[in-house]
Amino acid sequence: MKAAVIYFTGTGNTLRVGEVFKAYLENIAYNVDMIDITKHSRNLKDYDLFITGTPTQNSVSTFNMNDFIIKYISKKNNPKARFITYVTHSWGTAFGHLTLKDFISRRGFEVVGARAFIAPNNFYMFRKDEPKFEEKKFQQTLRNIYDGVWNLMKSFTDGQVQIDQRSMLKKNLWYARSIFTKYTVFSRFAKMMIKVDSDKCSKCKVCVNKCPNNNIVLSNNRIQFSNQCLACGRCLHICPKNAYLLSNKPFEQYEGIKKPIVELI
Ligand SMILES: Cc1cc2nc3c(=O)[nH]c(=O)nc-3n(C[C@H](O)[C@H](O)[C@H](O)COP(=O)(O)O)c2cc1C
Repeated sequence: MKAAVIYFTGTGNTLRVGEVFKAYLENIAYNVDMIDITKHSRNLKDYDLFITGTPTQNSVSTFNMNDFIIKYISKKNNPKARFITYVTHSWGTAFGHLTLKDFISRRGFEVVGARAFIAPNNFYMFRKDEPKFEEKKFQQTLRNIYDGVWNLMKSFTDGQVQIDQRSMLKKNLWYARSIFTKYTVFSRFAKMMIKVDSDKCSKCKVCVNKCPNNNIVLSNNRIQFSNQCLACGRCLHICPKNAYLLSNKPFEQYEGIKKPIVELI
């Protein structure tokens, strides 16, 4: 059997959760491809299962996943394929696994699982009420992710559908709101919210090279942003000099989940 874990990640959480899905599936003899949607540009064919994951932004999944599915995953090329959707998130409201499920169902595929996973927050410097995780909470969070994936996948192998139940009204409201913000705020997120302290910046271009949507350039000896931002936060946390400012303020960087979760718990 052939599966793909298809993910978008800004700071690694969604990839780390995807790796847990991969580990489970390999245990039951699936061949599993890990596909980063920002690096892949070919049609996918003959898959039995797709696991699709994104970070949560504005309570829903990131829209680049919808665009990827439209472009590269058709029912014709994958007649037997079923889907499981997931999101990682931080502070309670997450509907992206469900809005993604709705989107995929509308494309004629069966969705057999959908779940949101609380992960360490990569946006604590914006949400001051949700501070950076301490070590003990971090460990427990990783354990919950692992158990959550195992539980979901056990249902899948038992032939059961496990879809997280959440308020349909709130889901639809957040979805409508996020379509609006996608065009008005998120694509301009870097331009509106981020600056680079030019005294600290060493012009190393790590942010330029690692931006998943080629939204950053070094021009006139200054880091500059275009309007293709995915608001993923990677540039903020990856800068080796911590030269980025969010809302004009410096912050402590998120270090991410440094190893596969199966090695850390
Ligand atoms: C711009 C932005 C918006 C976010 N919005 C939400 C949100 O609405 N709800 C939430 O729980 N977490 C939110 N988060 C936190 C991320 O979803 C969370 O840290 C996620 O696990 C990051 O995944 P990644 O490491 O794969 O990029 C937001 C993060 C960013 C950068």
